Amino acid sequence: MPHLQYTGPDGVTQRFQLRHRITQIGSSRDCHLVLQGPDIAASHCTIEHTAGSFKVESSSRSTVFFVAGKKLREHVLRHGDVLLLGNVEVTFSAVDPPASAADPESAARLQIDAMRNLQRFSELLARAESSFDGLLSELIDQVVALTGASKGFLVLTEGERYAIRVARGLDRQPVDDPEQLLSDKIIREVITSREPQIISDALNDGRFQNSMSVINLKLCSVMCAPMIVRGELIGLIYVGNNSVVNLFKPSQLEMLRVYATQAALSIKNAQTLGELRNESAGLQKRLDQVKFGQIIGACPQMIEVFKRVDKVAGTDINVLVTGETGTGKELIAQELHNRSPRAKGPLVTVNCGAIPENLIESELFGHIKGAFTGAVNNQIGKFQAADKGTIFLDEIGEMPMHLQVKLLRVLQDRQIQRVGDTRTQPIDVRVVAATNRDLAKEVQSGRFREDLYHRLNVIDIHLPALRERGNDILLIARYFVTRYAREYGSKIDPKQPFDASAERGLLRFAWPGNIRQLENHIKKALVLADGPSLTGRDLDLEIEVPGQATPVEIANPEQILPLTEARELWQRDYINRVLALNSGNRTKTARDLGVDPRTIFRHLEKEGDKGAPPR
Ligand SMILES: Nc1ncnc2c1ncn2[C@@H]1O[C@H](COP(=O)(O)OP(=O)(O)OP(=O)(O)O)[C@@H](O)[C@H]1O
Repeated sequence: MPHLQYTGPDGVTQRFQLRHRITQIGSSRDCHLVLQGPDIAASHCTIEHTAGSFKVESSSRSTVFFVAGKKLREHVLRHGDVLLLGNVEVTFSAVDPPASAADPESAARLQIDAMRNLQRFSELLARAESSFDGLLSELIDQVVALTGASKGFLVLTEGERYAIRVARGLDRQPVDDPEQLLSDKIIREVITSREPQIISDALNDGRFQNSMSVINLKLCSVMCAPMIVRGELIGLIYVGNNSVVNLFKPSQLEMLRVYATQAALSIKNAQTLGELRNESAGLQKRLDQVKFGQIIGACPQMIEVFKRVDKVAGTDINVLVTGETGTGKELIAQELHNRSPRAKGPLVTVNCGAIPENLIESELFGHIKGAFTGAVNNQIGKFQAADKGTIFLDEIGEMPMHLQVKLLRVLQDRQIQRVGDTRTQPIDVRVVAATNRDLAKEVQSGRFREDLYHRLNVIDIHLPALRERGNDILLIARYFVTRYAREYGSKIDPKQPFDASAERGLLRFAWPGNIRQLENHIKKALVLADGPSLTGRDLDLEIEVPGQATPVEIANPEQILPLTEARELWQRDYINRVLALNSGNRTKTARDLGVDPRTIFRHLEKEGDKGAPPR
């Protein structure tokens, strides 16, 4: 163990082992090493042990020490350095004199020191501030110090090849030209046999005496132990001495083996961590490549959509975004806004289908106090709130006829008139509208004004249904797993989030609720699944052909439910099936079922909460 040696006032030589992370030296009884002398301050200096080095530092400006005649306040100790503190000479030694195996007392001391050193190494390992290379250097320094070797090496292997990661000398410093100091023959022997080796007198050992590396290096004693973790050889620790034969003993080889195991575990953990980091950086990079803002997509249709968004984003042209429910129309509106010169202005969303008909006008254009019962204050509308920005009119197909006229006027004149007001006010907004209806058909059937349709539909961006996006389904599903796994405390392996049944289900399911529905399935599965990968069952995708069985049958054909519950289940299923037949079009579904569109909204909201699939 590294220690200080000095002569006490009684003339007896003393050894003080540097066991602490910080050793305090001075004349005070509170110091770890108490030295007496006229010029020694109560707290004179400290020696700090960090991975790979011992640094001595004055405790205050007025206390100094000398090394090789130089007055110093701080200094990194090397083996053999003599510190002059006051008039006391203290010699730093990185190593103990080699223990004699014949001497049971020194052999026992060696074991105890080895254990202490390993404990110190584990403490260093646990401290996050130590660099990994510093830790490995510390480990080799300890091995060198404990064995009496003159050099120590940590070598990492990869199949037949190997590379020196750490090479240290007795003075706890890196050695120059380490490749010239190792015997290739001995290393190969350990790689092949995977057994630790002691070579007591290499030049006279029949196995190695003809090896050029052994001859050139004039090797005497060498000891080498493989680093094996979970059956895999990842490297070896090699120590050598060129001047003493028969230096290493079996007890030291045993100790080297323990160090090699410890080093192997630390390196493997660090490698695994590094790999995980690289992997998640790789995944992130791959994800970034298929991401357009917040939108994941790599299929040809989506690439076309992204190109189109890029082309029109910089203009003030009105855009109509079409596509089934949950296909990402709102995300497209966000991208159009974020990529436009209006990005610093507001993006205001209005869901025309969710506002009661009698309130839509005031919601859009505002009202003045007293305009109608309940109008107790002047109120600006969404158009004014979106001034200098973008207004996103979602579900534009739900806009009542009489308001379509007003909206057309606003788009033409760029002026709004609040409800109850006689004056108009200018507004500067870009309009993006969206619908999951076929507006051209609505025009034909007289439910949507043709002039407004043309005004809104200067550029059309159509989003394909999820089932038409091929492998994008898996990409988006993986993205949701990464996005929600941590939030939901899920243990799903992000490298392999789905098993084969899940992938099959994801690709075959019709997804009438598109990406929103997929998102809900993933969230639910993350909460309920036990992992490590999500299965088709976890995702509720075992029924591959939607609409073939009722939920009552699916749950359990023999199960008898209370009538209200069975009716509710059947109704839910039926609405979902009609929605699927209508490609998610809520208004058409409401019409077909003879209910108010808001009933369908409420139904879909409930489905979203449950994360259950509309089948
Ligand atoms: N390509 C995509 N990548 C990642 N997430 C997406 C993608 N498309 C949609 N989403 C997510 O799916 C959900 C539904 O998207 P969005 O609200 O934009 O759809 P929508 O077409 O506007 O729906 P609706 O017609 O019901 O208003 C949102 O949570 C959105 O973030």
